[in-house]
Amino acid sequence: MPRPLAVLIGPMGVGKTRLGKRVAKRLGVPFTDTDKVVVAAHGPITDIFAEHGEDWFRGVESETVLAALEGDGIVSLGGGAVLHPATRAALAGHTVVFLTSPAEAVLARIDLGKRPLLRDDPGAWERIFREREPVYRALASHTVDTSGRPMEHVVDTIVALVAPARDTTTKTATAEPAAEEAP
Ligand SMILES: Nc1ncnc2c1ncn2[C@@H]1O[C@H](COP(=O)(O)OP(=O)(O)O)[C@@H](O)[C@H]1O
Ligand SMILES: O=C(O)C1=C[C@@H](OP(=O)(O)O)[C@@H](O)[C@H](O)C1
Ligand SMILES: [Mg+2]
Repeated sequence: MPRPLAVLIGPMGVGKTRLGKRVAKRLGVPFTDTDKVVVAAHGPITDIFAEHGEDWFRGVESETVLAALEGDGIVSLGGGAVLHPATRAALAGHTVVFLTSPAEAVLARIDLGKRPLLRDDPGAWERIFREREPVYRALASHTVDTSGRPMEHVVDTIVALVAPARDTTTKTATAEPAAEEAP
C-alpha cells in the first residue's frame, strides 16, 4: 500500500505548501497539499469559513487528509488539520516533519487576506501557535526551522531527512522480484 514519504505539519505561514512542493519536485515524487484539494472541491477557504464555519471546514479537511495519507509522495497539511482527532490518530506511524518559525518571520511573509484566522488579528498567530505547539511536537518525527535562510537550503534539510526513506522503498521494491527469481 502506498504511503507518503513525509507529511509536513506546522502553523500558518511556515512554508508547508511552498516547501512541500519543492521537496517533492526535488525527489521526483507526487505532491499533495490538502488545502488545495479542499479548495478545488469547495472553493476558497475564506469563503468556506464564512459560509459553513470552521467546524465544517475541519470535518472536510480531516476527510481530505485521511485520503491523502493513502497516497504517496509529500503531503502538506493546513496548519489546523492536527486539531481533528481522526487526523492525529491517522498520523501515527508516518514520517511527520514539523516546520516552525518565529512569529516575526512568518508575519513578514504571508498574505493575511488568504488566512481567515489572522486577517483581522495578526497577533493571533503567536497565540494559536502556542496553543497548538504541544500537538505539533507530539506528532513530529522531525522538526525544521524554516526561517533565516533561503528556501532552497530549507528544502535541502528536508530532503536529507526524507530521502533515505525513499531509497529504502526503492530498494525494497527492486529487491523483491530478484529474490523471487532465485532458485
Ligand atoms: N524559508 C522561507 N523563506 C522565505 N519565505 C518563505 C520560506 N518559506 C515559505 N516562505 C514564504 O512564506 C509564505 C507562506 O508559505 P506557505 O507555503 O503558503 O506556508 P504554509 O503552507 O505553511 O501556510 C509564502 O509566500 C512562501 O513563499
Ligand atoms: O492554521 C489554520 O487553522 C489554517 C491554516 C491554513 O493553512 P496553512 O497552514 O497552509 O496556511 C488553512 O488551512 C486555513 O486557513 C486554516
Ligand atoms: Mg499551506
